[in-house]
Amino acid sequence: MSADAPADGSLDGIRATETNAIAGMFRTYGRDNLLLFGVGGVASVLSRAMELVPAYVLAVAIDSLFFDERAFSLWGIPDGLLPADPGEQLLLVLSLLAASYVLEAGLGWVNDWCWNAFAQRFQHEVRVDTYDAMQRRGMGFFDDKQTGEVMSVLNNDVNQLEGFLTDSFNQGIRIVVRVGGMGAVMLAINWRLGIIPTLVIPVLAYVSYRFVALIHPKYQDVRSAVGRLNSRLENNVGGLTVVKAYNREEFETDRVADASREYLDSNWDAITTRIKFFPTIRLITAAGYVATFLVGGWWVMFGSPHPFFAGSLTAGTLVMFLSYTRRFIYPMRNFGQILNDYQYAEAAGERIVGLLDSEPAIRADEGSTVLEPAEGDVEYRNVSFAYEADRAGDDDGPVVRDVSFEVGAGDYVGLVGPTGAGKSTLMKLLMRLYDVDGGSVRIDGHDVREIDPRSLRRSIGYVSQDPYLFYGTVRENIAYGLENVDDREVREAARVAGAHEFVRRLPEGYETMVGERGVKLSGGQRQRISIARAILEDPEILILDEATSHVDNETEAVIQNSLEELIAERTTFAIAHRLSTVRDADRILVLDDGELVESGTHEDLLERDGLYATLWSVQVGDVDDLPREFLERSGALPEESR
Ligand SMILES: Nc1ncnc2c1ncn2[C@@H]1O[C@H](COP(=O)(O)OP(=O)(O)OP(=O)(O)O)[C@@H](O)[C@H]1O
Repeated sequence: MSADAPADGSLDGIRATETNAIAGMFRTYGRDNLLLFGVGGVASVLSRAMELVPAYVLAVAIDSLFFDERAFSLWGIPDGLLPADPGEQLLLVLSLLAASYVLEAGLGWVNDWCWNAFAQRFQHEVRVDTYDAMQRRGMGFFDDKQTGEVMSVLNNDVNQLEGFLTDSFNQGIRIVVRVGGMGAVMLAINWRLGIIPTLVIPVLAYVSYRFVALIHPKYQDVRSAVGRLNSRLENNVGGLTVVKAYNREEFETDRVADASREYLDSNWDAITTRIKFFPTIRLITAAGYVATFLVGGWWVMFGSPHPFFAGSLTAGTLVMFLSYTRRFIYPMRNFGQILNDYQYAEAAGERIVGLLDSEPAIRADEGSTVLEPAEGDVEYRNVSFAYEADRAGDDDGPVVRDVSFEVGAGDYVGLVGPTGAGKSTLMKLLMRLYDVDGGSVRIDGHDVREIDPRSLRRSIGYVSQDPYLFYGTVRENIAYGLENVDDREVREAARVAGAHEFVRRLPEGYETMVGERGVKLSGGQRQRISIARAILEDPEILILDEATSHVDNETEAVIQNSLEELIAERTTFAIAHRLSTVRDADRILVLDDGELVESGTHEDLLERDGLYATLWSVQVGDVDDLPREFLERSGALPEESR
């Protein structure tokens, strides 16, 4: 159902390619709420049926009571039960009129209640399911998507559905019921005259068909433009500090103006098509009404206008007929608006279904191994990996090349190497955020692809370079998503992570709210909270990806000291640029350009006098001794001297 994502970061590529996205959603979510839908539908039909009563009793009153053209009789009531006195007959007519209005209002309320409840539940379930489907996608999916674009599907597109479900959809069904009901009544009263207004239907169908073909791609463009505008806004708000620091307000305003102009243009294109459609529909329906009036009026005044219109027509019947014709034809004028809303919702629905139906890249296969608990042996066997962009051939190829090593349970392993060497990527393969292209990554002898992803991730704790704090209290952030964690455990984890002291000094201690991205805390403080989170998770394997890069040397020493106890019990990978962090590691793996070039203890590697020794000398200040090749590769030399 899905095509590949386009390079511009928009979600056009996961837009469902099959038509009728809304109908597809109905099959799933509509079925769950069928009862509400059914009761609402019945109430709608009955309330529309009540609409027929006033015109009918009025026609009876005109013909029988005012002009005495026929005997007083009412459909569905035996003549014997009807009063003989004209005053009582008028009273009955008025009572029926009042009762039909009351019933119509009551049934209308039931209809609104049921269909609004249906629409709200439908939309709620779609939103939650789409979010769930989105977060189960593999990381590769997000590499070429902008956050704002994904948000626009989850938010704008799903909300677009709400407008359609609550208003247009409700109205659409009413129109079908009304037009169908009134059409049937008209044809029952006088099918020969009834044919004239019904001719409007095929003409409308043709015009609508042409409209849909024209407007659909335009609405798809509008939804994509909304997504791009959203991405731009989200990007700019997130990077406001940089915008201000570099004085780029005007530059960014121009970029937002461009994105907004793109939205305006695509919307305007759709609007100009739409506003031609509505008056056309009005003209067609008006023509149908006028034609009925013309033929009917002729028939009453001068007799049958054509042999096809056999028999006679009374003025009362014509009044009733025209009243029904108006009710038959007028709703069709709104049909244009509803069809338009449907098309707009369909364009949004295609993006939702595209996200909903997409297979999660990484999922639990039946019979996959559950690590309970893992020992912590890790093995990389001839592992190669390239990101999607590299695979597409516009980059240097694999970022991990034929890497093999084994780590025993409980080992402390340092991962070092120049920036961009592939250290973080190597660890993402262990967590199976991406799947390897060649070779295998194994935990306790099991290929990670054969391990249930939930149990795999439960066994691994991860502290990233740029820890993310959710909007909530410090306590909630440390005990993130864990149930049954008491305050003492949270405090203990914070103490080991070197966070307890500064948290204690926050205005409300562990109950202090931290901002969207933990903005009220410094980078180092966020890292310490993130370490506390990993400690509380108590995983068998711990990955510290530059976990102490934002803290000062003194704090790092404190954290290292506390971490020793933690590290001793589990397999730990520590990615570090500050080599002192991994100096005491059982083993240091040195990566360069995706390859494992050296491996050993700090002393072994210094003795070998290779890349590690060079990096070490940089850190202890011997920059003058750096081999020229190293400076060249890092791009530190001026171009003319390369
Ligand atoms: N999501 C991604 N999509 C495409 N390329 C990526 C992605 N993440 C990283 N890369 C590229 O892969 C290479 C290795 O990146 P990685 O983050 O693993 O390096 P690193 O050794 O951890 O670097 P650093 O020390 O700077 O954190 C880099 O060239 C980087 O540009």
